[in-house]
Amino acid sequence: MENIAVGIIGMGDMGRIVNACDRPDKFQTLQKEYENEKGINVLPNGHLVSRASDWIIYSVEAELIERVVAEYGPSTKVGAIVGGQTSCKAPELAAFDKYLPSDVEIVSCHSLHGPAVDPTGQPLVIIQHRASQKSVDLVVQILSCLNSKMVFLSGEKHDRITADTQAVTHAAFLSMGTAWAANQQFPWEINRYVGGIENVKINITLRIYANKWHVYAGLAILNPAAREQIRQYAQSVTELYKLMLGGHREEFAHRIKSAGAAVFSNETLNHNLLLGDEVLDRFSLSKRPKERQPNNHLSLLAIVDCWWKLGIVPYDHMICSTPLFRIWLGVTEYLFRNETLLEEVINTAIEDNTFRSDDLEFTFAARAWSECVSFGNFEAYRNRFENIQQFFAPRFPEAVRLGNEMIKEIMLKTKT
Ligand SMILES: NC(=O)C1=CN([C@@H]2O[C@H](COP(=O)(O)OP(=O)(O)OC[C@H]3O[C@@H](n4cnc5c(N)ncnc54)[C@H](OP(=O)(O)O)[C@@H]3O)[C@@H](O)[C@H]2O)C=CC1
Ligand SMILES: O=C(O)C(=O)Cc1ccc(O)cc1
Repeated sequence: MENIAVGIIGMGDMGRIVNACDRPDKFQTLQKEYENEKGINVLPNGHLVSRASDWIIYSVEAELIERVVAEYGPSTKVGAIVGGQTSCKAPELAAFDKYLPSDVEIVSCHSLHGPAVDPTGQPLVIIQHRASQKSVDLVVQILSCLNSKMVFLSGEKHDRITADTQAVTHAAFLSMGTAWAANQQFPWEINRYVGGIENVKINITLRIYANKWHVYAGLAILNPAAREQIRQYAQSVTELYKLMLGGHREEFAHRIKSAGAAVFSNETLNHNLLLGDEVLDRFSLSKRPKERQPNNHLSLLAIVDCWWKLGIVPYDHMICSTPLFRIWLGVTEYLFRNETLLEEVINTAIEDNTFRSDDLEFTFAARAWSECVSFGNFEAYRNRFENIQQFFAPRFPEAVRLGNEMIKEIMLKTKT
């Protein structure tokens, strides 16, 4: 173990340890930045990292993985182990298979949280793709310093689960942000967005838009299973919105309750994941008095409808869940397990016009994100994302601080 050198290609938010490089043009700046950091050896490029390291992790944009592995892969030290940190494994593993010499082993990984989250106890997926058990054990030993919960999966299983947990969750929050921006609203300045569940919507939406567009684009566009989930989410939103507009109370209530019964069956309910308004009221960007106004929570109803239509049991994915997914599931469960609240939501959906124009924009947005992902269009994704990012940017520092606090608190509350 003492003589093992770890290499990182891509010194972004997720990858800053040991022998490391970023793009060649950033070498001098990074070298200066790390000159006093013991144990971090900044090298000019990935060839030099590859030939000097025993385990090399590619931590670059998912969209670039094939190009970067094609360039540096052939320089990998004989007998080394290679892995990646990209969020979708199919393209990463295909690039490794294609470009790495046959004497190199492949053990990949994926930390299921962002760079600002404490890795302790968070899932960390380990993928034994082309490797001996001895090599897997070595990677496990190296990564054990993160104190994460290791989960051993195939690349395929990993992609299937993360489509359900990550991609569709992001689609919902991206759509909320798009709708608010389209209506030129900062939701925390509006009375109808007051209350704990609304705080979750606002804080997580801003947290996502404060991040880099390529993280979300990559994991949605490159994962074929994600496309289907996001398409169903957009369809569920559209169909529920039409039922609301038409005032079809019985059909609407029946559909919501059938979806709820399928997703929140009895076996799933004997655990402690409840996240209600009481827990979340404290995390508000708003200075307004806390007088909750009934919302129809179309975004939450649609996710349960989507899970139901696709036969997804979200609890089956907890082993591979991100903090955002657990929070999303937590508030959804809170709504569906509270009969009074669910009745209020159904009444509001049919009778109350207050949210109609927000919901119209939300429906357009869900469909537009779905199309953008289906077309596999990274540039369109980037433009959409960055436009909305600009709209919310002035509030990012405060929102990210509050979001971090909220996530920390919720992680404590939902520890199993
Ligand atoms: N951020 C997150 O929450 C998480 C991200 N991930 C995944 O981890 C990977 C890294 O993400 P993250 O660190 O956030 O992204 P960043 O954009 O912060 O980091 C990626 C870095 O790789 C650099 N890079 C690009 N091409 C090369 C190259 N040829 N040689 C060396 N370096 C290169 C990029 O430079 P440049 O900017 O100039 O292109 C950038 O600095 C992504 O695939 C992401 O999907 C996984 C879990 C969580
Ligand atoms: O928790 C989330 O869904 C995030 O947004 C952070 C994130 C982004 C990409 C990953 O591959 C893993 C975690």
